Amino acid sequence: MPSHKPIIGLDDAIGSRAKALRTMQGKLLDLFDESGYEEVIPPMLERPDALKSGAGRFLADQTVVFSDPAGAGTLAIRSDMTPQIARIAATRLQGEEVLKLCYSGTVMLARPDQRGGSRQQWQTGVECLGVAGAAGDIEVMHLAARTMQAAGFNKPVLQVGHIGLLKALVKGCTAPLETWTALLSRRSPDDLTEVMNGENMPEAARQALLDLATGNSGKQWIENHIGAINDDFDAAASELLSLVNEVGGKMEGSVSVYADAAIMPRFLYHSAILFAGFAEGVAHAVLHGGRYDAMMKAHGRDMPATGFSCDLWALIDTV
Ligand SMILES: N[C@@H](Cc1c[nH]c[nH+]1)C(=O)O
Repeated sequence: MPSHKPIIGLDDAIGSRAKALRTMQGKLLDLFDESGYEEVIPPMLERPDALKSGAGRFLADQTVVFSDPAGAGTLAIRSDMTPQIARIAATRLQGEEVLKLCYSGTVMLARPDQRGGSRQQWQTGVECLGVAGAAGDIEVMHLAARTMQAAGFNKPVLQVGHIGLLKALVKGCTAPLETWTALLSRRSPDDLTEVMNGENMPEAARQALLDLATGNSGKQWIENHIGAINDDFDAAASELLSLVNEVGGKMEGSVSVYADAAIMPRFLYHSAILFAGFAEGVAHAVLHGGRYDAMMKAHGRDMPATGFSCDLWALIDTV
């Protein structure tokens, strides 16, 4: 008798659940299509380098790799589709200056995520490449807001951060960036203090990191810290505040936009603004996005790039 024991973190979708996913997928793909985003369907498998390029260790830790029986060497099951879009933009679509692409497919995580313990996501999102300056960020954030509305969330909120703030606060520290993002994502001041005790860092930066871990890090907080940390902090803070001002002023419907220095990336390829979408009655972020020009550069095509993704399974479970 073969073992029919389920694999932890993986599940079948049957009947109404499968239907709910397809309905949600149709709504979002229609919205992306109307907004001028063309669908791409990349394969489930990639060379590990294509997923790791410019993406930091965290993505590598989340990626299942195996040896290909057909002789193609080591292959990876994708854990995120954004690096696949980066690869496509840098290789197959090199001739096009502006690329507006969307996707919807299964990704596999090596470890269950904290939210529902699932190792499978139906990642759906958009990537806007080649639109310079704040315009690309603004377009993508508008589409993120409309996505939350189309999905049926009540009182959607976009919280916008900037990875440059954290990089400025831990400048000169020995612990790698992923240690700090993990500590801050867990909002754990005690663990953070322990790591900070091993670092020689200015008192203002130490206190600021504790504020981030306790969630006291909105617009007022950012404004109060300009001039108190270093020039890198000030540059990221002013980019963030002016972007939020611009997006917030134009946001349609009932979507609110706030600056929050504590918004952390899921993966480590973002190089400027970051955002997360929240909604009434949902404890976790329902979408993640940000700007990743540096990852494009690592893929060999230096161009501006911003996008966001969400997990359709999480959307249908929470909406
Ligand atoms: N793929 C990222 C979000 C993103 C898309 N584009 C840029 N960032 C994530 O799932 O966290």
